[in-house]
Amino acid sequence: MYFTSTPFTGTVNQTPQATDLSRFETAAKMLGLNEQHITALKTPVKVITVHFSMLLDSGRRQSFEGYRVIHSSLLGPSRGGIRFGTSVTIQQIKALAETMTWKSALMGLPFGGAMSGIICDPRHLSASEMERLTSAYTRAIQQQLQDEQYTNDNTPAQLSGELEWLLDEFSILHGKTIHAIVTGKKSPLDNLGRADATGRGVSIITLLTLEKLNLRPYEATAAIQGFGNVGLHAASQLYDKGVKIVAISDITAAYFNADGFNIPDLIHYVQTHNNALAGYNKGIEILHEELLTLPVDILIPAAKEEAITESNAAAIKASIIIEAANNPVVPAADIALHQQERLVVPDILANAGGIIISYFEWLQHKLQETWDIKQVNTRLREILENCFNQAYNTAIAKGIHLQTAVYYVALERISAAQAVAAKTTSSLFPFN
Ligand SMILES: NC(=O)c1ccc[n+]([C@@H]2O[C@H](COP(=O)([O-])OP(=O)(O)OC[C@H]3O[C@@H](n4cnc5c(N)ncnc54)[C@H](O)[C@@H]3O)[C@@H](O)[C@H]2O)c1
Repeated sequence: MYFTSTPFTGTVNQTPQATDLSRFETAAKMLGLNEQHITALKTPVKVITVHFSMLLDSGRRQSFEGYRVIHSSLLGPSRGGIRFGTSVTIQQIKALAETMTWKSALMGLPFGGAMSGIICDPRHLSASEMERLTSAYTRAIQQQLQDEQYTNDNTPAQLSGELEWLLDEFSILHGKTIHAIVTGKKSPLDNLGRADATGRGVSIITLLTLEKLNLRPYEATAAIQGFGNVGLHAASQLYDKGVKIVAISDITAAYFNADGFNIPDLIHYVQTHNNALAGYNKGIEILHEELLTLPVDILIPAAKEEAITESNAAAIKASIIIEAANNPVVPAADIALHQQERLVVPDILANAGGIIISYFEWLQHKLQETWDIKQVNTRLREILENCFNQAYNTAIAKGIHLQTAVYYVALERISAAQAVAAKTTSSLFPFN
């Protein structure tokens, strides 16, 4: 319906890393990049593993393992957040670092991609233990931090202090405060617009998609999986524009209301009920899986990776799927979705609002300027609209899916930067 089909040439594999690489490889091959070049683009420039210890509140010393993966610095200083968790793996951090590279390149930001991870269980660490953990991690990798920037993307909201601790430790080690090393700080002035940025971006991209398909917001219905930071703000923005949100879920429950939910009322409910939807009585309770297959115009998976797989893709009826979460549609689902002419708007486009705001924070420090919220949101919209149009027009012009087109646009930027770099350091880029 929207784009002609392109043969899928990537490797089908359901790890987050492969999710990006398979679509990436399709675009890279279209751009005529050879295997050697593709391998070089996939390979992180630096992978740091550190082992360090810190004192627990109990007085016992515990050892931890942490990572910093710098995937690319071609477009500028590498940047990316810190993931804390028991399930953190080096493969996952490499995949996230790489996603940051393509996301920044797609958005035209002067940054490369990076990501950190620390294997720990944040639910069982006190605030002061988290502080000591972050400081110990920072000391362990400080030699490699010089040219890098951290953001809080992908960091759970309750841990938002860890970037201040990282900044403190980094500043102590270097004898001066270096604000621009960290974005996503807690201060509202530093961080203006960050709280709802990703959800706002999802809403902007959704409305642009509706416009392309000649659907008016007040004629459209939506189902949203996930009512956390991204889902809640996306729901709120779309509701304000007239989109009828007929289904919503979180980990505790899923609800349907054919007349559309009153989103401010729903937000008030979760805010007064332990941030949980369970028990909301202005809708019919449905199964979680049912939400994904409702006959709506827009489906917004905003909860977790791999929500849409080979097993449920054929049952999806929404004509537009907005990837608000990271990797919610696995590559194995692509064929079924494309056969049914579903338009999938990829994550690196749909959920980039947060990194754009982090870039604004970095830029304001560099320029010594202070923007108000109106300027922040206007510039956010401009960047997203520009990127959306570029990716959409590329998809039309090349006859490819939007999921491939975003990598095509990102790779064109990376290749242009490589060509410039190659002029001065030709021996480093022996690909052509
Ligand atoms: N927050 C950001 O700025 C940002 C930026 C880019 C990408 N993302 C990605 O977006 C996704 C959501 O992020 P968030 O910040 O909103 O997280 P969050 O923890 O604030 O919210 C997650 C929501 O999903 C719900 N959920 C979890 N599992 C579910 C399930 N099986 N079924 C239904 N609901 C479920 C939770 O109850 C919660 O409402 C994640 O994949 C995250 O990596 C977030």
